[in-house]
Amino acid sequence: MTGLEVRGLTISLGGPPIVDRVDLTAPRGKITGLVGPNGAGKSTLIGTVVGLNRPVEGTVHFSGDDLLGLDRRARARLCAYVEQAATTEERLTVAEVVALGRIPFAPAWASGPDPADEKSCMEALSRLGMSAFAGRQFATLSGGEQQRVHMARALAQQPQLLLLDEPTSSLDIRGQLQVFALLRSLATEDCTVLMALHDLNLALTRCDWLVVMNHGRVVAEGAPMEVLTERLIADVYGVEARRIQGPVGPVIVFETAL
Ligand SMILES: Nc1ncnc2c1ncn2[C@@H]1O[C@H](COP(=O)(O)OP(=O)(O)OP(=O)(O)O)[C@@H](O)[C@H]1O
Repeated sequence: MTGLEVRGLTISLGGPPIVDRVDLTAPRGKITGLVGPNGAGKSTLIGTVVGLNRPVEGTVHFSGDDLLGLDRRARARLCAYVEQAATTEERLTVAEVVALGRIPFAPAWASGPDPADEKSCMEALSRLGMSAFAGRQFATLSGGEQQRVHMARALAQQPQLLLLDEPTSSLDIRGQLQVFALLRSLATEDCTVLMALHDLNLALTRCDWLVVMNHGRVVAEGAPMEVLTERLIADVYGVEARRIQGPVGPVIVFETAL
């Protein structure tokens, strides 16, 4: 079983390294959470995996393919990315935004929309509960609705690897649980999921594997219950926390900033 394998990745955006000699694994068909304080390097790392930045050194492989060596189109056929905030689609309808996810699959000679593409887009909107919004201008949607449309565009890509940068940050609690249920069903369909997230309780209870970053380095990696200890939360976040057994599972209760 392989998945995403990052080895010795160092990223600098003009100054000292922002991501420094990072090794991490996101196992295939699992949900991996990438956690760490603000500025730890999570978005920079994800952006590099999807080809937005060139690393100074290191390798990124997905199921044997050298992701950094693929051209954009080939990479987009394997891998979809849901950004933290994207504002480029403001003049498009929701359906047009989702259809952007099919561009990597369009043959150069295509003269019109392919019915199979339209089906993928409609299914993706439906999985996000956004079918009724298809004709709306993207810019008129609420933050949470826009976040769902971005996820629908990524799903329309039918990715084998899905990278998400805080995809639930604008969603209400029901929306958060629905997105995690959707990610779980994608993982069951053999999609490999890597997501940056701040909610440590969701990380503890909904992810299969966690990678913790701090100051550009990976400081822990493993099963959530083994990684997210009270000690690690104190060391990495500077927060005193208690991990308790709640009625339906473990819960982290945050007490005070140290
Ligand atoms: N283009 C850039 N030029 C210089 N520094 C940058 C650039 N982009 C990001 N940084 C810096 O790199 C560090 C890591 O940023 P990054 O956005 O990857 O962190 P993050 O872990 O995703 O944080 P957050 O949880 O706040 O989203 C930060 O200190 C940030 O200020």
